[in-house]
Amino acid sequence: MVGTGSIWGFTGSTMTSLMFFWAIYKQYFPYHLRVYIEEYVYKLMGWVSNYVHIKFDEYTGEGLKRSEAYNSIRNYLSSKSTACAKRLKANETKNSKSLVLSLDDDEAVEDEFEGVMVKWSSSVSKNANQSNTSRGNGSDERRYLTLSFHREHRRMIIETYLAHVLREGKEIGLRNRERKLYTNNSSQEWYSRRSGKWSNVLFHHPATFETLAMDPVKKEGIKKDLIKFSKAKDYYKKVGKAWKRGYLLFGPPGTGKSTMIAAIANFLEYDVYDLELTTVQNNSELKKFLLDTTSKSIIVIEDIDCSLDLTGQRKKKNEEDEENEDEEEKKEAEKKSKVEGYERKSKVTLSGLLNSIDGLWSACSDEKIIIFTTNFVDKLDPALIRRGRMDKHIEMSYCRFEAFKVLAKNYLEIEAHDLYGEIEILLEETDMSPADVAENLMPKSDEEDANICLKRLVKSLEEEKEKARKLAEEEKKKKAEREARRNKKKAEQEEKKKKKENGDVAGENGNKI
Ligand SMILES: Nc1ncnc2c1ncn2[C@@H]1O[C@H](COP(=O)(O)OP(=O)(O)OP(=O)(O)O)[C@@H](O)[C@H]1O
Ligand SMILES: [Mg+2]
Repeated sequence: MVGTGSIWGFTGSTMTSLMFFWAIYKQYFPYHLRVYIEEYVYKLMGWVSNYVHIKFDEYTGEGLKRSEAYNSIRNYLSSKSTACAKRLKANETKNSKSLVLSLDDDEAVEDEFEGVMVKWSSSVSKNANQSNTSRGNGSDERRYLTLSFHREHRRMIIETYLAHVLREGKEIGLRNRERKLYTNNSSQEWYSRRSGKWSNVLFHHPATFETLAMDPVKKEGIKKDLIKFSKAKDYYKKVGKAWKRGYLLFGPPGTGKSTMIAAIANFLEYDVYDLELTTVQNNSELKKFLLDTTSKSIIVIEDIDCSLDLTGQRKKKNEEDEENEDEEEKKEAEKKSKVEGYERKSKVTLSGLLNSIDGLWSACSDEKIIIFTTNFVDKLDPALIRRGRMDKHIEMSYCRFEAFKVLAKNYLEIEAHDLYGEIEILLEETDMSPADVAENLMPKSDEEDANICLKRLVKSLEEEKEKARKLAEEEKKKKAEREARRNKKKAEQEEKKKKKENGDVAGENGNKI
């Protein structure tokens, strides 16, 4: 391969001479004259040179809007500049997690793509007409990046390399950004232009898959699914599907559904849009909200069963459960009246929600995960949770031993203890949420060590077990009572029926006589 320094046709001594002449030229030629000279030299070089140059300005149009292409290229060159360039500039970019290092003015860096060498150089020029370019910060400087390459590679560079640079640069920018947690504003707020559709804060939730307590096999499965999804852009395109995936998280309170969402966001480095459905007025407003979300994001609708009346059809009644169901129906009615309270404001319907999730427009922006959470999966309409809409159903369950080990490691930094055997058995026999287990494991003072916390957990589990036993006994008793009442009622009804039949027969006989 040709040496990188030599391909531009400069030797060290030529460079030194050039720099000398450049300094003299700058000192003795007035600025307006230099502008003309440089213009003509530039044209002349274009005629004789074998190299093609493409210029990317920092600001586009009237010089007011920062060029996205410039930003992407700067991101792309950042790692190469850090490794090779002698003079770098640290840029504090808005919404960026860290400083972005880029080429300083009048610095250059080389890049290789498919065996072809190209050169990127960063330049700054003062503008003759200041009023045209002043960007409100009093600066009359124009920065630009120039890509230079041999003309024989023109086609490949323009068609392939540039697309590669812009794509990679955008990716780096997204990875480097500060992630946000968005929440939807009420329509009064955004119609009156007091705010946008979404308000945001920086997303700094510490949950990760490592700290999430659940069955390790299940956890691995979810991680693999997420990785596969995030890398499947071309696959989704090939099969003609919008690049999005739906997750349904269900399970009792405190089993880690919200924590799992945070862990997914941190794992994939996505933003989170927490959509409060009850404040969305109608279906078209819902679409507007969803259209205003960016790619690489998770749209979350928590407690979907409580947000709106999206419950499915009730199952056929089973006679045995009749009385149970009466109570259940009362609860249901209570819940419904609450929901209807919201519904007076919100007219979002099930079909509106379904259209929003997978209607035509849902393909408008890429790489999105939609997550619903619920405590009562059976109560959701099957249409809402069918595969294709909610592709993966994840049950978050009560804490078992594997999950406990993760919590013990997180909270007490231990991996084994004499009480583990006892705890394992108790956890199999008792339904305790990871939130409750975690609360027991958390030291409440400096004096509390792992031993004390584990003993507290054992005690708490034993109490829970006892409570559950008593509850089961009461349930059994109540069931027996119900059964007896039902049998009595049945017997009475049969007695009545018999009496009626007998009465009818006696009546008929009397009539005959
Ligand atoms: N699986 C888990 N792994 C680690 N921590 C957990 C887990 N489940 C619960 N926790 C702890 O309990 C707290 C409550 O959990 P979380 O809010 O995720 O529960 P949830 O399932 O969303 O409950 P709800 O149904 O009431 O919304 C969390 O802050 C976390 O500290
Ligand atoms: Mg929750």
